[in-house]
Order: sequence, then structure tokens, then C-alpha cells
Amino acid sequence: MIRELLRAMGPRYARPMTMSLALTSFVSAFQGVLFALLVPVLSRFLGPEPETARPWVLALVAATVLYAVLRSASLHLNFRVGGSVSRALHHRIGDHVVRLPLGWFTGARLGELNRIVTDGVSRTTGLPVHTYPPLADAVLTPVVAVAALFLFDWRIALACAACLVVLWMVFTLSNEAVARGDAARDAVADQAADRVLEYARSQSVLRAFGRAESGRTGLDRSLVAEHGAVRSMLWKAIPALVAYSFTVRLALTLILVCALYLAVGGTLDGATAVALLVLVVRFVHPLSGAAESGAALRMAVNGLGRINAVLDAPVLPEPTDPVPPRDASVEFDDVRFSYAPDADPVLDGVSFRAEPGTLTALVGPSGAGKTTVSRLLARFHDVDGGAVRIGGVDVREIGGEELSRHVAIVFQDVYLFDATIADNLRIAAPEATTEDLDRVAARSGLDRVIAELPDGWDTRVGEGGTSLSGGQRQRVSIARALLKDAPIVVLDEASAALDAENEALLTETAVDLARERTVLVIAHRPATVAAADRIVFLDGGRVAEQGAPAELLAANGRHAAYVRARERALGWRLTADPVRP
Ligand SMILES: Nc1ncnc2c1ncn2[C@@H]1O[C@H](COP(=O)(O)OP(=O)(O)OP(=O)(O)O)[C@@H](O)[C@H]1O
Repeated sequence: MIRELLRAMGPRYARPMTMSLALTSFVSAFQGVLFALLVPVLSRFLGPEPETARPWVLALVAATVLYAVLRSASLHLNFRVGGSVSRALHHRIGDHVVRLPLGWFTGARLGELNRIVTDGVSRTTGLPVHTYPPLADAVLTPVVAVAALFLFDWRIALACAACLVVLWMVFTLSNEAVARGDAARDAVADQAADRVLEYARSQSVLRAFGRAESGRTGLDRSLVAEHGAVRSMLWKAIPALVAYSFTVRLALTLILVCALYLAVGGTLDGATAVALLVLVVRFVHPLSGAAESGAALRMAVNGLGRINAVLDAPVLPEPTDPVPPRDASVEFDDVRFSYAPDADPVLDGVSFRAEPGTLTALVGPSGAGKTTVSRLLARFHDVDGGAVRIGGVDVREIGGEELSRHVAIVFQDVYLFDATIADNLRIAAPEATTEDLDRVAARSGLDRVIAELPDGWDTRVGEGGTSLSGGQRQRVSIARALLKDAPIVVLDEASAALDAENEALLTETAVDLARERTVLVIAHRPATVAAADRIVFLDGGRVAEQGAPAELLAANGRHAAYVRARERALGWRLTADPVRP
């Protein structure tokens, strides 16, 4: 448990945590000495010469004062360390998660991560304050007290030691039952959390198809499964907890009987028997709570195991000696890539070059691998074979921060944070001035959107940017990429219909940017394709053709056929007259 805890907290917080646990353990053990001192004090006080109790009373008073000081120091430290546990874990999980490949963030992982960050961390936060101290009292205090008992009466001490061994066995069994039930519950609770997220996200689709009620079936199933897992955990845990509590009472009764037997038989004097019984009754109290604390500990350990599993997930390796790119050229050299180790390759031997100051259009049918090319360029994933280079340097050698400074991406599905438009732009450049914002707004057409909104730059966009239209979101996203001022810009043109003004704006922006940058456009519109310096036509994860637009049209190959088909589709859409009766 301690190893898991210290591993999760990392080296920075491990030292104060170790000190807190060590001090708590020492105080609990010292409490055992305090309890043991009751025996000479009481046996002498109740015996024929009560005045001989005086030095023991003084020792008990001194030990009590020392105990009070140590206990308060330990409580103080525990609260301080407890407060830092959640901070440490949140920072460590956050720092690690941002370095994970994007492939790690599957739907199932999101629910799990959500529960780990909330439930898993909160279970662990209580560990140094609420879980470990009563457990240390329940284990260490009786062990030390029983060890001290051997100094006064070995027969009672032996009986107590035997009872402690049996109690430990029942305690371990009860803990294992709780741990098993809790792990099973965690697995289904993760699934339920995923289904809740999915159900909330898919509301518009479900309502559009009149499935708001029936679309809940998956969610209902996982909630029922979670309910079942909680019940099954209780069925396993409650008998184990009851069995432990019963064993504690039985042990106490056996020790009482044993002491009475010895006292009646005359081999134990009455005063010592009373003193021993007071001692035994005294440490039964912390022992009774051990099963509940042990269950809480097992649940915290399960949570820690899940936190450590996230922290152990392999990150994209960073270079030890990062090499800066020599220029803004982009090169894909025989790149092979698949999203899962056993899946078919999504890119298979892709090679092309994009020079600085040019516009390259990535063209091809849906699923050809265009978006994957942009993801590999930004190193959201590492290639399985070949290399992606920027300025002649493999992106794996550049280093995360430098790479991020070099590449700006305008995604097709624009995600905006629930903040103002200005805040959403400043994600790209936190220090940007109002003049900087106005400059990129004028260049991206965002200035017209800002002028129409009553709160202008201070308009809140809602979660994901839902209070803006698709076209408005795209302009915010372009302005954000411009503000980043990266030498390489990737524009993922929306394949969904945009109005004519927004369509023209995207093409204009791409051409404008390509004067001084390397621009890659995942192009769906003939106008953008025609404006490109070079076209890379992808099909089925391979480069089917590449060259200047005029060259490819003259070659009358795959690209020319694709353009004709797109033009026919768009022409039909634009010119079709309504059918009149
Ligand atoms: N995150 C992912 N996990 C697994 N497979 C993926 C993932 N993203 C894309 N794919 C698969 O990779 C292939 C290429 O997808 P990609 O999005 O790169 O194509 P595209 O050419 O950009 O398509 P579109 O024009 O429709 O956006 C597709 O078969 C797709 O199903």
C-alpha cells in the first residue's frame, strides 16, 4: 500500500508522506506503551502497598503528556500532507495525461479517467487523515501492549497474542472480500460513467431520430449492472465485517475467562487481574474499528492502483537532445501507420514534400487518411515506419514544445472552451494584446462576427462553442491558429456544407497564409484544390498521384476523375430547378 501511495505521489511529495505515516505509526505504538503502563499503576494501586504506585503514576503522567504532544504533531502533519495528496495526484495525472499519445483517449478511457480523477483521488486524499491513523491504532497499539504484557503475566499475554493472530487472519479475509467486490464495482462503474457521457453527448442525434427514450437502453443496462455490483460487494463485505466484529468480542470473552480462571485458581493476584482486564478492554475499542478502516484502505489501494495504471501508461518519448527544425518544410518519407497494433495500416508508404511558402492540398475520398496525415505531422501519434520531418528533422527529435511552436492546426470539428472569444484566442498566445487580437480577427473574417455580437470579444461561447454557428466557430479557430504565428499551418476544411462566404474565406485565408508559411489544406472544395501549388491525392492510405493541379488534370488520372465527380455533384446542387407539376 505504502509503495503504491508513494509511487503515485511522486518523489516531491513522497518524503512528507513517509514522515506522516512514520509518525502516525510511532504514536500508535507509543499508545501501546501507555496502555501497558496501566498494569503496574493499577495492580500496585489496588494491591497491599498503594504508595509503591507513585513512580509508575509519574511515568504514566509523563508518557501521557508526551503522547498528547506527539499525537497533536502527527494530526497536524497528517492534515497538511492530506491536503497536498489531492494536489499532488491531480498535478501528476494532469502532467502525465498531456504527454500521452492521443490514441490513449478512447471513449472507454474518458469515463475511467473521470472516475480516477474524482473518486480515486478523493479516496486517497483521506488516507493519511482518516484511514491510516485508526488502522495503525488497531494494529500497532495492541501488538505493543501485548508485547509489554509479557513483562507482567506471560499466560494472559500468550492468550492475547493467540487472539491477535486469529483476528489478523479474519481481518485479512474480510479485507480481501472488500477488495474483490470493490474492483468488480469499479469496472462496471467506469462503464456506467462512459454511458452517461455518451448519452449526454448524443442527445441531439437521439432526439433528431425520436430515440431519446429508447436510446437510453445502454445507459440503463450499465446503471443496473453498477447497482448489481454494489449489491454484490455489500453481500461479500457485510458478512466479512460482521465475522470480524464477532471474533473481536469472542476474543475479549476468552481473555476474560482465562484471567478469571487464573485469578480463581490463585495463580494471578486480584489486583493484577483487574489491571490486565482494564488493559485488554482498553485496546478492544481500536481493534473493533479495524475492519472498517481496513475496508477503506483496500478501496484507497484499489484507487491508487488505477491512478498508477494511468501514470504508467507509456508517453510519447521526448528526445534527450532536441534538434530544432532547419526551416518550415514538411516531409513524409515512406510513412506507415495504424491506429492499433493489430489493425490494418491507415497510411501505407506515404511520401510527399511541402516547401515553405507553398500551399499543398491533401485530396482524396473519405477515409483516405488525410486527417491522419495532419495528426502525424503534429505528432499526436508516432509512425510505425518511415519518418515525418519538419525542416529536415524527424518530429520525434524536435521536442514537444518546439514542435507545437512550429505547427498550428485548424480542425474540422472546432472545439472552443466555455469562455469568452478573446480567452479562446489567447490559448494560442496568452500574452497577446488587444491589437494582436484585432489584427488576426481582420485577417480571418472574425472581425465581422465580433461586430455582430453584443458583447464583442467578451461573448461567452458555451461549452464546445455551442452558442456560435459552425461558420463563426471556424473563424474563431482560424484566428486562433493565426495568433499562434506558427510557420506551418494545417487547415482541415469542413466537409459539411458552409455558406458561400465562409467557403471563400477559407480558400482566401489558405492562399494568403501560404505567402509566408507552409500551408497544408485537407481540401474538399474545388476552389481550394485549384488554388493549391501542389496536390497530394491520397486513396486507401497511399499516395495515388501528386503534382501541380494543372499537371494532374492534364494526366486525366485519379485526381481528374475525382474533381469531375465533385464538380458534377456541386453543379447539380447549385443548378437543379425545383420540380414543377
Ligand atoms: N482515432 C482513430 N482510431 C481508429 N481508426 C481511425 C481513427 N481515426 C481515423 N481512423 C480510421 O483511419 C482511416 C483514415 O481516416 P482519416 O480521418 O485520416 O481519413 P480522411 O481522409 O481524413 O477522411 P474524411 O475526409 O472523411 O475526414 C479511416 O478508415 C478511419 O476509420
